[in-house]
Amino acid sequence: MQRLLVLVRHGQSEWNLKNLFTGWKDPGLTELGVAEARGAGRALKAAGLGFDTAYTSELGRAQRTLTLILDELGVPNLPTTRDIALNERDYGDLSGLNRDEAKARWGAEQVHLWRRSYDVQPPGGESLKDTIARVLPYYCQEILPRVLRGERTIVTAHGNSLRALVMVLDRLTRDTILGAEIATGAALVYHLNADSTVESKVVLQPQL
Ligand SMILES: O=C(O)[C@H](O)COP(=O)(O)O
Repeated sequence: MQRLLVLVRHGQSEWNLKNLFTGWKDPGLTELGVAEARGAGRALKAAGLGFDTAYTSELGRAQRTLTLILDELGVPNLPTTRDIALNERDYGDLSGLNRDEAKARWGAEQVHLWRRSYDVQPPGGESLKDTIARVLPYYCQEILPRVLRGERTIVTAHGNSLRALVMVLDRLTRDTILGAEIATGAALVYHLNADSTVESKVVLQPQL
C-alpha cells in the first residue's frame, strides 16, 4: 500500500521578499510566489503524484499555494482541511521587523538562535519546540492516520511549521535541526512505512 505524505512550503510571500519576520501575519504571495506554487504543482504532476486529501494552515499564503497546486494537478475540489495548528511559528514581537535591522540591533548570533535553534523563544513568540508541541499532536491525530490508511496526503504550510514535522520525520536532533532549511515552493515527498517511519524522502524543486 502507498503511504504518501507531501509537505510543501508556500511560495514566496510579500514579506519574504521584503525580508520581514512574518509568523502569524498574513501577507499574500508575490508574482514569484504564485509561479513557485504553480511550479510545485507541475513538479508533483511530472513525478506522477496524485492526492486524496489536503491540509493547510489558517494563513492565506499557504491556502493560496494549495489552491494553485491543486489547479495544476487538475483536482481543484480536493477535500481540504484548514487548521490553525499548521500555522507558521509565531514570531511574537519580531513579526513585521526586517531581519537585517534585527541583526544590527541584537547581533547576528542572537537572531540566528531565534530563527533556527530548537528551544530559544523569540520575544513574545514561539520556539521551534513550542511549534512542535502544537503541530505534532495534530499530525499524529489527524494527518498520520489517514496517510497510514493509504490516503495520499498533501500539506501546504510554512518554513517553521514544516521544520517541526521534518525534525520528527527525519529524526533530527536539537543540533542537526539548526541546518534544516526549506525553500519556498519546495515539495518534500515522503513515503512512510506501516510503523510511520520514513521509507523514502525526495525533495522536488518547483518547475518554474
Ligand atoms: O515567518 C517568517 O518570517 C518566515 O516564514 C520564516 O522565517 P525564518 O526563515 O526567519 O524562520
